[in-house]
Amino acid sequence: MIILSAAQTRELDQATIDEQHLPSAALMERAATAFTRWFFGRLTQEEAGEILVLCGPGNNGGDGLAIAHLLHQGNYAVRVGLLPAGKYSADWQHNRRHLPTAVPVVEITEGQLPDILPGTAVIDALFGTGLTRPLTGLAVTLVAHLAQAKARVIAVDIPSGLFADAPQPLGSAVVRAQHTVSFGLPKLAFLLPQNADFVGEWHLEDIGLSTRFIEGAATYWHYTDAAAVAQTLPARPKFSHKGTFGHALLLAGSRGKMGAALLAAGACLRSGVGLLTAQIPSLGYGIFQISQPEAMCLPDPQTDFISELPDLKPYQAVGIGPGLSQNAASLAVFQQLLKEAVASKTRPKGLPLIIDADALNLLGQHRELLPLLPENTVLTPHPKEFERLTEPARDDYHRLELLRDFARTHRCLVVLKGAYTCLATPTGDLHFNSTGNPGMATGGSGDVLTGVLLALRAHAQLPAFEAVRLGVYAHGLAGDLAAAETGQAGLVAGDLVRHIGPALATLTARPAF
Ligand SMILES: NC(=O)C1=CN([C@@H]2O[C@H](COP(=O)(O)OP(=O)(O)OC[C@H]3O[C@@H](n4cnc5c(N)ncnc54)[C@H](OP(=O)(O)O)[C@@H]3O)[C@@H](O)[C@H]2O)[C@@H](O)CC1
Ligand SMILES: Nc1ncnc2c1ncn2[C@@H]1O[C@H](COP(=O)(O)OP(=O)(O)O)[C@@H](O)[C@H]1O
Ligand SMILES: [K+]
Repeated sequence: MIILSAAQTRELDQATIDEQHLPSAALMERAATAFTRWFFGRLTQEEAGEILVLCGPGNNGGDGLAIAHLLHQGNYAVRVGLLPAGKYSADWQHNRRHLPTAVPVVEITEGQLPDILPGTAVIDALFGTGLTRPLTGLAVTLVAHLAQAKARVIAVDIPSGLFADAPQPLGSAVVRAQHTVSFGLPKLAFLLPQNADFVGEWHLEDIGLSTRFIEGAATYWHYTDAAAVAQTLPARPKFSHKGTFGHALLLAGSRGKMGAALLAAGACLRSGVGLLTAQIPSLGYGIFQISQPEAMCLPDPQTDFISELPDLKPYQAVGIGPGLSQNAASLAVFQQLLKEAVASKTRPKGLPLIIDADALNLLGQHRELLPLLPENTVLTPHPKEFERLTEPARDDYHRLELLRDFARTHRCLVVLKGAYTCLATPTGDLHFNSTGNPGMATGGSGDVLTGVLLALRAHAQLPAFEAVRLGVYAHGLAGDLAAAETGQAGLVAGDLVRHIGPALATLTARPAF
């Protein structure tokens, strides 16, 4: 799926109307029907009580009027509050004329704000994607009134006051919704932590928008849904052997952080790698061999940290970082790795690398190493690690700009981890992941991701971008499968390792027949 700007969303609506020869109010009717279908599925008449629909002057308000009409037809008790304006959109006027007179309508003024008892279901149809500037005047008073009323708020398309694709000035009035029911495509604003309190839980409803426009639209924002990664992992051929799926090298662990190495190794093995070798500090030798008997192990001469880089010839991909520590010897190993991973006659694309955790921190302290990264190197920072590689971001939108610039400048794949993990590519595309849950906010989840990505980068048939997008999606899906079993609070990173196999199985290609 793609994500469009607010301007492109307007063009998409118009393209749909033109292409499908729709009377303009028909698309609004579809939107209102889709919203109401969601609402009916969520709340019965009794549960909803008397619903208040707040309508602005544009097409979002037009949606609100059509929704009020449909709720009334569905025998829900409904009243409408209108935000007065100098002009109203044509479809707003159409729906205003057709609203049954049995639905009470009040025009809101500063002196006459609607009564909202705690728990009232309020449908926010004040402003949608057509918002061109922060709210002012009566709209601000109304948003504040709604906030202190402790209502149950459901936003139509987007919470009013929130820009779909850009930050609003600090302190701007924005409706805080518990649910947002949006049409067609996700909005960028939904995916950023700074907007979580406004958007609540969001839901997407299909309203038959022009697929031709969507397919041709120029955007660098993408949303990785199941369709994007379906059948991406090649099926294992009948006569395959362990050499077919690559030999991966993992450099991980230090005193007190051997768990990170074990989790990454377990995840790599469960993600289909042919062979795995791990270089670990020698204090971890026994525990590693016992808990990961399927992996080979190179104990480092040092007990507490890694100080030597093995010969890289046998390996198709190298992962470095989980639990590594940041001492001088480990830095030397990392520097050596980067020097040896560059493109050569035998490896024209360079050695695929996955850089995580302390290896990222070392890179942040030694930015002079950045030009050494082979093309398509995978970096997996969380926001703090990303800041150490770049600079503090002003807000989530600025962080995306920094991310995009970084991936383009260093021609690498950057996985900025979070609730909607964002994969930035050397071409400047941003792919937001759709799987995963807050149960994964637990130590070691990121180490598991490194192991998954290591296995998929060692896979000869998976191009770099496809491997990383698949790995990120599968990692989140493993989290969702695990949480269904353990609950979110009960989830630990080891559960992700147990579920990565089943997650990848759902994403494996089926032979054509
Ligand atoms: N197009 C379609 O067919 C479909 C559209 N759909 C629905 O329409 C929504 C988009 O509708 P929209 O484009 O009319 O914009 P909307 O968000 O209602 O507000 C714009 C109005 O507000 C005004 N205004 C703006 N900023 C303001 C401010 N700060 N303070 C005060 N006023 C402000 C602006 O006036 P102006 O900027 O010209 O002064 C204009 O009058 C979309 O989210 C979806 O819900 C669906 O039904 C599917 C079919
Ligand atoms: N709220 C959340 N929703 C979805 N995924 C999450 C959430 N919180 C964390 N994750 C995922 O869990 C992983 C955490 O990684 P990281 O912060 O590196 O953890 P650690 O260093 O403990 O291994 C990332 O892949 C991230 O996307
Ligand atoms: K709205």
